Amino acid sequence: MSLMAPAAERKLTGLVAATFTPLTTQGEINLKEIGRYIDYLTEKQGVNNIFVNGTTGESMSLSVAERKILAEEWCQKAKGKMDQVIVHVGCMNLKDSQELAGHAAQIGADGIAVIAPSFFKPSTAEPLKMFLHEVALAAPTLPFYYYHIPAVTGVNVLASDVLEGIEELIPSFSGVKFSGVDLMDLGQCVSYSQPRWSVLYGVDEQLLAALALGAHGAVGSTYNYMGCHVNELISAFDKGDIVQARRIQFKMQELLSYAQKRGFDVGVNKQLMIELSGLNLGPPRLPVMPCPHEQCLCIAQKYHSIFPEC
Ligand SMILES: CC(=O)N[C@H](C=O)[C@@H](O)[C@H](O)[C@H](O)CO
Ligand SMILES: CC(=O)C(=O)O
Repeated sequence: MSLMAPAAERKLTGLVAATFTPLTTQGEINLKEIGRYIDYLTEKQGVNNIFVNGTTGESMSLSVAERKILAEEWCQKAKGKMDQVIVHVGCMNLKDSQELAGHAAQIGADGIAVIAPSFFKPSTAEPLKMFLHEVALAAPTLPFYYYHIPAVTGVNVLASDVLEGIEELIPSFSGVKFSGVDLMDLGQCVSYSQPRWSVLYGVDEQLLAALALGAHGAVGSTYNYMGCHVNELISAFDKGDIVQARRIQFKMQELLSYAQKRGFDVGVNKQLMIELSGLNLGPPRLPVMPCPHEQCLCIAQKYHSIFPEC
């Protein structure tokens, strides 16, 4: 990584896996598994970027101290293996978010992302931008991504409203992780996007639609175990083979709709990853419940019936 240009000059593109947080069976963070996890992503899935301590990583259920230790381990173990490590530093309050942003800068993260606080919800773009700005000030040179996920935060502010004029407020602004289903808003983000920004799509089920609108990459939980197939979707799209791209997207949809009908949350998703990767990731943390083994086995079987080996 030392030979590479600084992250601020390297536009983030392609697939980014939103990592699960490895826990021990007792529910403590398990740093030992992080190195193997990174090797699995690069060697088995062809995924070379990670987004750590996000939704999939259950960051809101981790303490600030735990998030720091995890971020540091991810950055250290990713050195020379991953292209970029984006650390999600958003919290319900400004102080913790700033502390994590400053820490991410110290440990050599390639970028930070910040979700909208969602206990006291900003009701318009203005206070949300002010919050993001204050967090960015704690790590002013680190590429900064806004994390838009309205279905989870309940903050229903258009991402394109957040982006408007933000380059003046946050000079390190580098893009948006757009985990929403409003494709008009997504299109407006892409068309407003500055050349070095990345618009990264986060609803894996409909990535192809986002690529058609010009998304530069994707961040998602399913790229942990479907990365190799989704890389094929992206290269088919890039070659203009829309029929093949669609075929792969439909397979992803078949798997995810099967999973969603049986109840698909972070706990099930984590257990599915364990089943498919053989990694030791442990249980989720309360209030997320562990997934019953049989439930996950039938989703894993469905995966194998839909997708060939990578
Ligand atoms: C709510 C949530 O976790 N969204 C993830 C990213 O933002 C996605 O990667 C989903 O897990 C994925 O699209 C499956 O539904
Ligand atoms: C999926 C995603 O991007 C996250 O876990 O935050």
